[in-house]
Amino acid sequence: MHELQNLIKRIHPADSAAIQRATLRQAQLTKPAGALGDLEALSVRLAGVFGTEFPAPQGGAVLVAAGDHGVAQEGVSAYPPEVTPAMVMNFLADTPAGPGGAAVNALARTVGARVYVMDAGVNAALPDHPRLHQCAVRRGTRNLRVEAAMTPDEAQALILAGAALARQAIEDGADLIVPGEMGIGNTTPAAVVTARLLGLDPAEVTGRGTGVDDARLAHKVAVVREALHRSPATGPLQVLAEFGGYEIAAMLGMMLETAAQRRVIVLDGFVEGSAALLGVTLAPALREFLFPAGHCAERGHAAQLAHLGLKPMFDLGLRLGEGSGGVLALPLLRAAAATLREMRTFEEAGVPV
Ligand SMILES: O=C(O)c1ccc[n+]([C@@H]2O[C@H](COP(=O)([O-])O)[C@@H](O)[C@H]2O)c1
Ligand SMILES: Cc1cc2nc[nH]c2cc1C
Repeated sequence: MHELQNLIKRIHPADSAAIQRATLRQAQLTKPAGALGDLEALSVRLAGVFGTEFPAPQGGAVLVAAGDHGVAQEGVSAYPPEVTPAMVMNFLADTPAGPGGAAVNALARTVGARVYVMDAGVNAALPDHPRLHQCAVRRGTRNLRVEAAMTPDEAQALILAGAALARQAIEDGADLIVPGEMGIGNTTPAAVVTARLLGLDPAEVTGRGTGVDDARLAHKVAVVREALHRSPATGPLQVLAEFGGYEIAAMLGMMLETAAQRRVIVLDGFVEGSAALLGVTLAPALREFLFPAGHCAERGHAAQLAHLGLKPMFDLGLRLGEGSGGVLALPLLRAAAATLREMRTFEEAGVPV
């Protein structure tokens, strides 16, 4: 617990003086006031993260944690759990285009982002692979409908594993970190965590995930409701252990370490959002390091962002996970930062106002 408490203690608010200077600078740049829309507020938030009104984010990295879920046996997904380990091998496969044949690999190649892959606890033992980070402590969580998904020790081990992977990505040169995930059934734990932390009814935060039909959706809502009735847990670490998943714990650790190192957390979809809610409950200042990528089609995502008070950058109807939406946001973040760094002020350019 000591290591985790120390990690949380390293998270401090963004640099308010840099935010102030960036706000002033944005107002002096050669454009009609407000004409860069949301890029302006994004650039100012980036200034706060990096502590300078000339933020220069360089490397993007997507850290995909994969885990399986005991609750999948309740029939809450449109796909079988065997997909999870198979997709991990897909993230690692050699293809003519380069490493990885999944959506996140293809998208990451287009923006020059490196993909890191973690086995956070999938159902099958995976072969050693130079690009696979083997961090599993158990092959899949327990069924959260009837018992705690994880022990507190397991949850903590995965949080610290996620933090270690973020540390490695940052050491490798990344300052825009995209936590991502893969795990058949994981929109169920994400819904339970979100319902408990936001005090919302299961029906408000439970969506179709991989695409369940109406009957399965009604059953999924009932499973979420049963889990919430089973345990009164409200503290973030208890909520994580009772209702979460190994990849959610790992993403929480990635977020804590990234915020502690004052880098950007690019927030992808609903499952990532559940980790972010745990993160801001543990360390409220983490919010200032969160940059939601796209509006996600999964029900409950909007409630997460409303609670965080953050606006996503685009709406492409994505509902994939893997950190795929987060990867697409990287060029927008770099563009926002470039306005502060590279645009001239009215005075510098001699443009009369
Ligand atoms: O994060 C999201 O917004 C998201 C929304 C829908 C589906 N997913 C992905 O789909 C899987 C979970 O869906 P399900 O139906 O199995 O709970 C898991 O592998 C996630 O990466 C992810
Ligand atoms: C094929 C497949 C790929 C995924 N990537 C993230 N979640 C997924 C779910 C499925 C079913």
